[in-house]
Amino acid sequence: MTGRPVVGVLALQGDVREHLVALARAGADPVPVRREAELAAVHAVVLPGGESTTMSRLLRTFELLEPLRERIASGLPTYGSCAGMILLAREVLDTRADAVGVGGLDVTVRRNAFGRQVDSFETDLDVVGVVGPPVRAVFIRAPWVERVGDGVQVLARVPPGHGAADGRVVAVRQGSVLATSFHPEVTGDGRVHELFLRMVRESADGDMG
Ligand SMILES: NC(=O)CC[C@H](N)C(=O)O
Repeated sequence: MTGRPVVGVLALQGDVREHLVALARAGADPVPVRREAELAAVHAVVLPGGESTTMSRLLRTFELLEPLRERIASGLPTYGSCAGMILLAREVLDTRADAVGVGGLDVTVRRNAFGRQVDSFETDLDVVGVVGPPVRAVFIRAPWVERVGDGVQVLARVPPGHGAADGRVVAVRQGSVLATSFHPEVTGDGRVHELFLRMVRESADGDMG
């Protein structure tokens, strides 16, 4: 792919603006997506952090659930952070029965896994595919991954020193789908978005070859 990929940010709820800014800085042409026609025009999509059960409801209201599910299943490069990871997961623990996701990632995640007392915490993570110093990871009522299927690559785990969270999987990749429990869009460190854009380019070049 030459030029800047057009990357949609699902804009029904959540920290849409932060992802639009991070994507533009990382070298994409970001666009908010609220309609099927907008989704049809993107090379890739980001599902932002926010509230996964609310986003699930809005996806149905805006008639985006099926179109998104179909495009992801047919290989649309997709990045989900936090609530976005929950929407991509095949199985979600501790959620509402009617909170349907879009699939794409063969993992089981637990919502609000870090404990109700600890709403948010930060730590430094080594993330596979991100070079340089560790990534400052901000977790806000975040999920973690409890099961990874075949074909899912673990990109990061919580380092020791965080009690029950030690060793928990918090970043994964399956094919062109990337997901993180944390929010790189809020720290100003563009390296996770850059990793995603490399995946977008690889996927586009693969399609042409
Ligand atoms: N920061 C976030 O995206 C939080 C996710 C939220 N707890 C949910 O269940 O969807």
